[in-house]
Amino acid sequence: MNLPFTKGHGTENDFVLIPDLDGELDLTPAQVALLADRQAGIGGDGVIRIVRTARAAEADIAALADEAEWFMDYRNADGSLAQMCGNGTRVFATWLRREGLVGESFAIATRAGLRRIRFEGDDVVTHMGTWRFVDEAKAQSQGFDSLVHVDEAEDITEPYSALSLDLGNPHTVVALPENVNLNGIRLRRPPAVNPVPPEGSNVEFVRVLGPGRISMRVHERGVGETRSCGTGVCVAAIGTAFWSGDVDATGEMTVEVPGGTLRVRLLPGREVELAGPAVLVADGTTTLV
Ligand SMILES: N[C@@H](CCC[C@H](N)C(=O)O)C(=O)O
Repeated sequence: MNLPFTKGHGTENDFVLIPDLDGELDLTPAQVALLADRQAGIGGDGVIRIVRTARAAEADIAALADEAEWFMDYRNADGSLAQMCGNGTRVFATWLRREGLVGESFAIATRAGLRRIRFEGDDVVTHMGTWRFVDEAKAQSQGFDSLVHVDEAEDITEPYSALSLDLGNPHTVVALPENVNLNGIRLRRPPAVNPVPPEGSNVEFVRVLGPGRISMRVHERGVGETRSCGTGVCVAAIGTAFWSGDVDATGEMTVEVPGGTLRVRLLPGREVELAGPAVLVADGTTTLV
């Protein structure tokens, strides 16, 4: 079967977009993994099926059709489902705009619920929803709630203290100790998180560069190390604000990732916005086996 696709990225977090506007495809995990395979397929950190919300197979998603015409059906490169993808929302929105299917501001449906998107100059801005601590009491009393062990960290054998945050999908944020070089951490294997998150976790490693500026590397659930993660940069900014003593801080933080720079706006009520670029790289046709 011939399958049209578009390849795109947001700060080099790259995706294979599959337009399936009327929801006729039922992609298996193996088909997704092959599309995302960088040697045998097109290659990407994830696969995004673009579907009319009303045609989504899941009843809870289809129920959002009155508020959002389009559903971002996001899959990780290993074929697993994920609730949300921040960088993916910008690439998804950019494809919809190119095709004349949306205006300058609209909502989309995701497995984490509705997300509002708007175009602002060269950037796409996504309202990423409301974040929460996985264990608010422990976070507030200890500052941390888990430990992360990286298999091959330079000079470091001790696990790092970390904080579990939920932004629709699960994250574990590590504030790197001063003596650890962010670029020295090797993330070829998934970091071990303790206690083990029931649905797995994306793991972010954060270094403060100065007021309002941090850098981050990430190991994504279902993928491996990626060059950016939109939900990840948001929780990195939230964790940084929390550790600096102001859990309900508002304002903008710039986050540098290997694939570029993103801006996170911390809003009242534990809401957060993400602003950054999105690029559509190529269109083509592949074969679905
Ligand atoms: N790259 C994404 C996150 C994609 C999903 C993640 N791997 C998960 O399993 O939760 C982003 O930009 O947020």
